[in-house]
Amino acid sequence: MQNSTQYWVIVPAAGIGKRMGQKCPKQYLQLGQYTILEHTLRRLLTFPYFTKIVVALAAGDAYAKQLSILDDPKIIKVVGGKERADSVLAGLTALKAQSSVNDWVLVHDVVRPCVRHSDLQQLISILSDHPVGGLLGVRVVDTIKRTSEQGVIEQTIDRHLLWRAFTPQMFRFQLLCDSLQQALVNKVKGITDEASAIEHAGFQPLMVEGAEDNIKITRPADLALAAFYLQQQGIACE
Ligand SMILES: Nc1ccn([C@@H]2O[C@H](COP(=O)(O)OP(=O)(O)OP(=O)(O)O)[C@@H](O)[C@H]2O)c(=O)n1
Ligand SMILES: C[C@](O)(CO)[C@H](O)COP(=O)(O)O
Repeated sequence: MQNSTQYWVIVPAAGIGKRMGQKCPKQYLQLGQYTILEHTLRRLLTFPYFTKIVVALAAGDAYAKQLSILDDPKIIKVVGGKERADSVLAGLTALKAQSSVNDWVLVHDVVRPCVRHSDLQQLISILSDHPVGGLLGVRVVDTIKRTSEQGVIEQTIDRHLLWRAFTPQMFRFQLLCDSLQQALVNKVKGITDEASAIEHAGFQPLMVEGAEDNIKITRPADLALAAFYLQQQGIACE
């Protein structure tokens, strides 16, 4: 790792968790002793290379103030936006004065509490000299079909070059700011992750193979799966 290059983290945590369908946003659901947000931040805070961790919270979030982890001196809280890209941009704006254009920014979903330090290390090592950046992902292992709207199979797609995109997604600071801003100004559809904005701006991020258990808690069934993976990693979740 180059001494002068800093590593910043942005944790978008301003989502409402519509697909989870619970009363509170899913990042505040409990998994054992901690909420999902706390599990994720504990992982990131104990990784030694990060200068600051920016957490983007929804405007008027009443749950956050009950969690003392958000008062950690390494954490900066900002107000997120309407879409994930707005929340990430709010995080980037908060870091602008302290960062350099070629610093690295790792964006990590608050609802991926099982991320391993070995994956963070791998991502950082593989991308260290890369001009653009990249992301963690896993290979698609199922047989993939494309159907019509009516469910009629039209094609079986060759899966050998297909991946599921995970986080962290790690990019050069200024490139990520410019790409996200460009995508928002141009009202580009389908910017569900940082890599899509970078790709849309004409750059080619690198896919870095990560662990399968770095799941995103999206739907109710994912809660039990995340608890299982955390237990497998030695974190009590009863
Ligand atoms: N305006 C938004 C929307 C999403 N996010 C964050 O981006 C990640 C995206 O994961 P996702 O599963 O899409 O979260 P939600 O948007 O909360 O879920 P849903 O789409 O089911 O409402 C989450 O960490 C979420 O909190 C955010 O910071 N700001
Ligand atoms: C970045 C991301 O986690 C990629 O898997 C993203 O949050 C995905 O959002 P989605 O709408 O649930 O695909």
